[in-house]
Order: sequence, then C-alpha cells, then structure tokens
Amino acid sequence: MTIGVDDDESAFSRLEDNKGLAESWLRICGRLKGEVGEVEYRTWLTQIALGPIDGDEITLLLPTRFLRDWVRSQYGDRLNELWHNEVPSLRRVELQVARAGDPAPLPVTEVAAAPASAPLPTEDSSPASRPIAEVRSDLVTALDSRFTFDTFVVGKPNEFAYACARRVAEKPSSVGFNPLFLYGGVGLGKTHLMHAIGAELVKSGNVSVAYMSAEKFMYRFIAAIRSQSTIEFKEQLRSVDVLMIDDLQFLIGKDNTQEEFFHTFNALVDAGRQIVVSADKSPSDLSGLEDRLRTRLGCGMVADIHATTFELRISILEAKAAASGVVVPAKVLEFLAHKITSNVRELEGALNRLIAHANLFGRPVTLEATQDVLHDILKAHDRRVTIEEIQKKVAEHWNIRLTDMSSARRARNVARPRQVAMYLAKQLTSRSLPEIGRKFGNRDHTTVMHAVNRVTELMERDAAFAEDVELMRRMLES
Ligand SMILES: Nc1ncnc2c1ncn2[C@@H]1O[C@H](COP(=O)(O)OP(=O)(O)OP(=O)(O)O)[C@@H](O)[C@H]1O
Repeated sequence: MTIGVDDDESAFSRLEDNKGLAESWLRICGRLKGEVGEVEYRTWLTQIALGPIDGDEITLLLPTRFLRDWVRSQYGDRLNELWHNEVPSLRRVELQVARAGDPAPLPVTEVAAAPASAPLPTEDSSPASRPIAEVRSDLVTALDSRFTFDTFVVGKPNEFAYACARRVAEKPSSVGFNPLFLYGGVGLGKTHLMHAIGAELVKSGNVSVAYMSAEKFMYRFIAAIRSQSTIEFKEQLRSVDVLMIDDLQFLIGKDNTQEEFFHTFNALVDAGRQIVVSADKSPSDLSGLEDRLRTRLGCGMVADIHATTFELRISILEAKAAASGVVVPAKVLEFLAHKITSNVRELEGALNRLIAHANLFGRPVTLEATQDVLHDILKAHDRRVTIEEIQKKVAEHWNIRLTDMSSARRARNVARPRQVAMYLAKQLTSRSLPEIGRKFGNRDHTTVMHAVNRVTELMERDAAFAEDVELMRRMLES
C-alpha cells in the first residue's frame, strides 16, 4: 500500500519533508527515552538510525544483527505504534542491519526524554500495546545506572579488581584480561563493577553488551530448549561483543547449562570477544564446575575482592551520605562502620534507613537516633563477645596475669585493668552486673558498678586512657 493524499494529506506532506521526518524520529526517541530510562535507552536505542521510507513502511537501521534482532523482539511493537501515531498512514517499521554509507544514528544529546506518564494517544490500549518500560528482556538484564565507576569507592580490598574492571572497560579483549573473573564474598561489589564495565562500554560507543545472572542464563537456556529455539539463543549470545555472567556458582551441579556456557564461552573468546564472570569463589575453588570450564575461567585475569576494612567502610559511608544530601555526623558513620562489618549491602541498607528516617521526620541524625532506628539491625550484628575473651585481651594488653582478673590483689596496676575489663563486659555483653561480678572472682555487683563509673570518669579526664580503652573495644568488636 502506498501513501496517497487521500489517505492522510498532512502525513503525506510531512513524509515528503525530511525535516519533518527527522523531527518525528526525535520525538519518538524522546518518548522511548522517557519510557525505558536513560540506561536502557543508551544501551539499545541510541544505535538506531533513520533509514528510507517506502510507501507505508519506514526502515530503521542497526549496526549489527544482534542489535537488530534484539530491538525487534523488545521494542518492535512499540516502535510500530509510535511511528503510527506520528504518521498514521505508516503501517510497518522495518528493522535492517546498516551497510557502509547508511545514515548515522541521532546524537544522544539531541534527544530529550518525554515523560512516560503522558503517553501519545494510541488507537489500541490493550495489554499488547503496553509501554516498553514494562517489557522485560529475556536475554539481557538492563544495567543499573547507579552502579558506575564514579560511584564505586576504591580501597585496599578492592583496588586490584577495580583496576582490572577499568582496564576491561577501556580495552575489551586485551591479552591477559579475557576472561576477567571477579570473585569475593556476598555484597562486596562484584555486580557493581560488572555494571560499571557495561555502562562505560555503552557510553564509549558501538559495543553490544549482554549482562545476566547465571541463573537467568540457565532459565533462558531451558526456555530455548522447550521452545526449540536454542539456535537463536546461541546466535544471540554469540553475537555480542561483551558477555557478562554474574554469580556463576549458580551453575554448580547444572551440567547441561555448564556445557552450553562452556561452548558459548569458547565461541566468544575465540572470536575475540570479551567475557566477564563473577562468582563467590576463585575458579580453582569452584568445585562442582567441570574441570575444563574451571581451567578456562582461570586463563585470563582473576581478581579477588577482599572483605572490607574499617577505612573502606568509612569511605563508602561518607560517599553515600554525601550523595544523599543528609548530614550524617562522623561519629555515626564510625559507629556504623564498627558495627556492620559483614558486607557493603547491609552497611548501605542501614545508612539508607537512617537517611530515609531523617528525611521523613526532618530530624538530624544523631548517635542516639541511629541506635534507635537501627535497633534490629544492630542487634543482629552484635558480636557475641564473651567475658572470658575480654579478660584475656585486657590482661594481655596491660600485661597482667589472667588469674588476676579474679584475684583479690588491689595494686593499681592490677586493679585498673580489672576495672576496665568489667567496664567492657558491661558495654559489650548483655550480662547483668551480678553475673559480671561472679566472673571476676565472685565480686559484688556494687563493685562492678563502681568499676564502670570509675572507668567512665577516667576516660572523660584522661584522653590517653580513653584511647586505650577504645582501642580495646575495637579489637574485641572486630
Ligand atoms: N566499593 C564500593 N563502593 C560503593 N558501593 C559499593 C561498593 N561495594 C559494594 N557497594 C554497594 O553494595 C551493594 C552490593 O554490591 P554488589 O551487588 O555489587 O555485591 P556482589 O558482590 O555482587 O554481591 P552478591 O555476591 O550478593 O552478588 C551495591 O549497592 C553496591 O553499589
């Protein structure tokens, strides 16, 4: 069908006019950007160029087959709909792979996002024409725009992994860095670094990046087997420039999926594409993965993210607090960094709760408020320090015999450390004063109370002594 004046005169004259067409495309891009969000838009849609129009069909051009298939499966319907809204006589949007000399995509900066909440009028508002933002990808998980290199705080435990990730983002597939294998405990930033690599590559140009969890890889693979579309699945995966698979340990015991991953891995590396993988253990410790896969995974760069240090936790908290715009006093940050040592995710969760609380009630963040608001989290993180541990550490530190913790000796060089141990027992355990007294040679609870008051008083007067006691406390808590 050709477009005639009778069909839609204004549309026809617009189609005759290239400028009008470009403006329509700009509006459609703005609309899509508003609907799918900046990251998804940059990842997939900035690569589309406006091709020729022929009758009731307009052609959009994509740089690779993978992208064409991807855009067709994920955004095809919506593109049809948006074009039809702009030019009602258009019936079809054809997606093609661009050839040399074809027009270039629109510069990203030209496209201003139109709010998704104000949809263009459509003829059909059935579920089939739902906005793109709801269409979830089967093959690829969208990158999280919060996880960039800029927002990743670097310290001793993660500097090597960070440097490797940077290197891969700058120069994918360089010798010695393919695959990049990132490993470390839960919530220490592996996913963050992978998304940062993806975001950087997407920003830098024409690179197709696929990121997905190993779990998703498996489900996609199974779905492809069921729907007899394994060839397409393989083709799609094998046509990306960079493939990132998160939490590979999930494939332990899933032999068929491992096998598929192994072949995909080989096909990509042999074709000079980059692979990035994360797991909770090093390749050699991932027992349960096939030997040949473990060997290949260890062939490139293996980078470990270590548990956080107190200093790194403080830096992360400072950065996140600053980004929130809420003033969080240094002593609150220190308190959190002392208390929540397990992983960054929990640390971040605690800080976010404090910030939300401060915003909601418009109250300043204080140490007291922190203890109150985070009561449950802090309780769960309370390390169970025993009175015996306290006595042992204090005796070592002040160089007295352990038996003197319960002896009747009253010499100052023995009595003072004993009082400190009682004070710390009160601070760091949930034992009552009589219980503590019993552990210190059956002393009375009033003796313990006296010790606690005396140490508190001394700490206020003597900074060096206070520092010593604080140090003890930190050693016992960490
Ligand atoms: N160095 C860091 N700087 C800033 N944020 C960090 C850092 N490390 C971790 N985070 C944050 O902590 C959270 C958890 O990180 P992430 O999801 O990357 O951990 P992971 O190692 O992939 O965990 P899992 O093993 O559960 O998959 C994220 O919100 C991330 O942004």
